[in-house]
Amino acid sequence: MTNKPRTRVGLIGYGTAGKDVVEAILANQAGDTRLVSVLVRDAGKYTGISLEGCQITDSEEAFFTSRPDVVVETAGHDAVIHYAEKSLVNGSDFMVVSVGAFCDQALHDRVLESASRHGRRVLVPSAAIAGLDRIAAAAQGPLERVTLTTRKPVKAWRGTFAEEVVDLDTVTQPTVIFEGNARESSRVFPESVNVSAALSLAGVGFEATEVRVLVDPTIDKNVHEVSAKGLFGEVRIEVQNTPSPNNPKTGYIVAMSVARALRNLTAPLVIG
Ligand SMILES: NC(=O)C1=CN([C@@H]2O[C@H](COP(=O)(O)OP(=O)(O)OC[C@H]3O[C@@H](n4cnc5c(N)ncnc54)[C@H](O)[C@@H]3O)[C@@H](O)[C@H]2O)C=CC1
Ligand SMILES: O=C([O-])CC(=O)C(=O)O
Repeated sequence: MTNKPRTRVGLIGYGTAGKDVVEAILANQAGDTRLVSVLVRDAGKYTGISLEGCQITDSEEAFFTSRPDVVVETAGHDAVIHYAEKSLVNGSDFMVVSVGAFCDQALHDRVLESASRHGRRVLVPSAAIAGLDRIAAAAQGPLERVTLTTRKPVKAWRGTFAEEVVDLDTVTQPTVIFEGNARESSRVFPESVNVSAALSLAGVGFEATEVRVLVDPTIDKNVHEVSAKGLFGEVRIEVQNTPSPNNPKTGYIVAMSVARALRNLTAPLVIG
């Protein structure tokens, strides 16, 4: 043990992934971190909950006054739009899962400029996808092609753009609901295809990353297939994420990945 103070974590969004991140931090599974503040929309809903001295607040001012070293976002694209720059200006790193928000190039540029100016960092955990380390390393050289195919069961698509394309009550076959680039997939599916944005940032960017999205009534996992080809060789990765019972769009692995990324901030050994 060192005498270094624990890394102070502020969390935005106490939903499916957020609650699991809190649990991991409180169970000491996220390295040498201390949860100092959780920003929610309506703190009145959480009056009975005690998080070991950490405040649950709906006041932006109270949240930033808690001086987090790192702000973790598990809330959605709007929260990235509202809080990414504020976090960086306030002296925090910004760990983002709703990374699809960066399909807005102006936002992306402003946030990264802000990070540079304030000597902070934007951190993108792998979350629901895998192989970002490999794609990012491969992008050091020429990359010919990066593709993503995302399939999820019917229940993961309720309340999304998919409902405009396919009848979710009657679909029986795997059905393509989107084909295009990652800029568009991130915009069209803000709550369900953030992985395409993470892949873009690691590899060939939002325009060149090719994306297919399917409603697949034959599966019970959220499946992401990545393939890339370039000077480095080729890689093909398939992940099958167990959907969270609270939000079938989101896999358990998302919070696990955030916890690991937090642990990496203070660990003597960093893998990947
Ligand atoms: N990068 C990736 O691989 C993945 C990214 N995601 C992203 O993570 C987000 C969160 O996922 P879940 O936890 O499953 O969603 P969820 O809907 O279960 O939880 C989101 C929570 O954030 C809260 N929230 C929304 N805006 C807020 C704000 N401005 N301030 C404070 N709280 C706010 C909501 O009230 C809700 O409690 C998704 O919307 C998606 O954008 C999800 C899965 C994978
Ligand atoms: O959890 C997943 O499988 C992926 C997801 O929702 C996203 O990329 O936004």
